[in-house]
Amino acid sequence: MIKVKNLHKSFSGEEILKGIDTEFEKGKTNLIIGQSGAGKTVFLKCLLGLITPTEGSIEYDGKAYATLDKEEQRELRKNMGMVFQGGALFDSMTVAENVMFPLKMFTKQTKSQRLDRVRKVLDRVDLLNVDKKFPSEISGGMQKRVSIARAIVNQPKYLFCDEPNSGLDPRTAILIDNLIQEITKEYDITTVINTHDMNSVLEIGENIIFLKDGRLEWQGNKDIIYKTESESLSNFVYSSDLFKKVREVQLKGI
Ligand SMILES: Nc1ncnc2c1ncn2[C@@H]1O[C@H](COP(=O)(O)OP(=O)(O)OP(=O)(O)O)[C@@H](O)[C@H]1O
Repeated sequence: MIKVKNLHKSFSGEEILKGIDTEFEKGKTNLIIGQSGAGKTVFLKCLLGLITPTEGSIEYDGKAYATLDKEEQRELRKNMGMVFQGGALFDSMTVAENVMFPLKMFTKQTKSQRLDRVRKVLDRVDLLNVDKKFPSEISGGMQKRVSIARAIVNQPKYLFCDEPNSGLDPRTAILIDNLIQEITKEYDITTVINTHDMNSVLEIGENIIFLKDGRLEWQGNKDIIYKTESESLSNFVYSSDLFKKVREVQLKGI
């Protein structure tokens, strides 16, 4: 569980995050949505400890980041997995070497222990057969699965994903969303996903927070997002044709 209390962030006097209070539960896929420039990436970076908030606190299972010493912060980072927008795989490393990277960085495991763990996670994302290939030799969807395998190889408590299905066709995007949700449940991870994708909202939006101009404008889930009374959220959501169609069907009671 991650608790965010009164989070503010300013850059050169300009306030980007303006007092966010929210909670992200364990075992749930938590989505951050909002228009371009709303502050989603800045928020995600605060959650990752990459940006220091100007005010407020972030607690990870009861421990506020700002109260941790360097060693404890390092320990917390070990418990964070990250799926980057473009995948951010190392081109010169094979799939298996990419996935092994965090184990080399953060653990003292022997080579055979590392190989064993890498095989387990590659098997989990159904990629054992491409372990010796390089990223350029596999599809975009497979690259995303490698990125997910790398993010979970160290058994993190927290998983952060920045636009995990950008650049993928809709069907592959849904497979990636479902994979992230399954892994979140299987390993009881607190997962936070930054997304623009309305398909993702419908598919895995168990907890959704909508940011507007650095403020939390609305919080809910995929089942109640249609009924929002927030005009900005309606405008955001119903700019998607998919949502318009789903609402029509709902209104007709089909
Ligand atoms: N390091 C920084 N220094 C100064 N301003 C920044 C910095 N990082 C972000 N900003 C500003 O914060 C605002 C919010 O940016 P952010 O990247 O969080 O938006 P976003 O909601 O993720 O948008 P998008 O969906 O387009 O990625 C923008 O106006 C951006 O210019």
